[in-house]
Amino acid sequence: MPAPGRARDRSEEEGRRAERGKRYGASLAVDRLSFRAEPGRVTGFLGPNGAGKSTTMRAMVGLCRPDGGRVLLNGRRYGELREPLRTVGAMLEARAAHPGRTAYHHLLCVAESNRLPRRRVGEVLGRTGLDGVAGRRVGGFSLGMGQRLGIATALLGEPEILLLDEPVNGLDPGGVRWIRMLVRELAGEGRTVFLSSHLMSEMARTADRLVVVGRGRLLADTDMDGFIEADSVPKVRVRTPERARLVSLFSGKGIDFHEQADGTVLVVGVDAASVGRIASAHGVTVHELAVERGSLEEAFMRLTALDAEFTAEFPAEPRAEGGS
Ligand SMILES: Nc1ncnc2c1ncn2[C@@H]1O[C@H](COP(=O)(O)OP(=O)(O)OP(=O)(O)O)[C@@H](O)[C@H]1O
Repeated sequence: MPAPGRARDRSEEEGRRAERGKRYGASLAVDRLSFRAEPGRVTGFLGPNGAGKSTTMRAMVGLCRPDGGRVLLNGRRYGELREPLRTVGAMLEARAAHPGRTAYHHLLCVAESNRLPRRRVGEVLGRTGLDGVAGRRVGGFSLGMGQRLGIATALLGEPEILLLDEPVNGLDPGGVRWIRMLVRELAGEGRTVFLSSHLMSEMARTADRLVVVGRGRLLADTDMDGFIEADSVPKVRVRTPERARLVSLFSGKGIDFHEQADGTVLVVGVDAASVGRIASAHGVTVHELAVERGSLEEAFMRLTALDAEFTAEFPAEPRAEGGS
């Protein structure tokens, strides 16, 4: 048996990591990541910048080769799929079409090179609202039209699995809403939808489940509500015509509260029943008592605070130049 030593420990550790991951030089972009996305569900893929989301999604469709581990799509590796577009449709880069081609010709080329029926071109143009611009060159498309075309391409083979990397990036509110509704519809048809986004409020409205990564590692694989509520501190908003009396009661009891600009009081760390009891026991009139739900953004920030690749810093104050 070889003698134990730090060098050996390190190489063993690296060997174990490479079992499931992707390394770029010295940095591990994906580190022993393991999860499953289910049919009929929208699974959101979250992580700070540089967490390894795009690398993971590229590995799913064979665009990058993991150093170890594998991705199975309906039980098969991407390379084993005879007609991959019929199993998985991906939009990993919105502008993947030749700018000189029309939307129609782009879709037709993809359909023909993948032995998909021509009729699918018309169908996906219709489903993504691109009928009216099918004859226009892709190079002149707006961001939103480009995203729609990316999704249309992903839908060509009527795949059971859809991978969308930042599909709402840069879209106007109408475009964001359209993607949300489409994605929900696709999951409703029984497809597996896996999508990444940095827009937390949108993700909260769209996804059923979440896979959260930080520095390439799995941080959470859970349902949306469980993720938001885990470790969240209860908050209750109170509206009262006797604010001064109520806050002095809270102060006396050591309860944390914040007086809000809209005249309400936000009580932190105490549930609504307790706040109601305190008010009623002292005869304080309450006009509104509302539980403030935690947000996905707060839960995400709590979980990933230490995992962000880049942390925002204030720029240094410019120093006054002294004359000599
Ligand atoms: N082709 C590459 N060559 C070298 N390093 C890379 C390459 N692609 C990604 N990386 C590095 O791998 C890590 C993960 O990058 P990746 O793009 O997968 O993250 P991400 O979660 O998609 O980030 P973002 O939210 O900013 O898009 C980063 O540190 C990145 O710099």
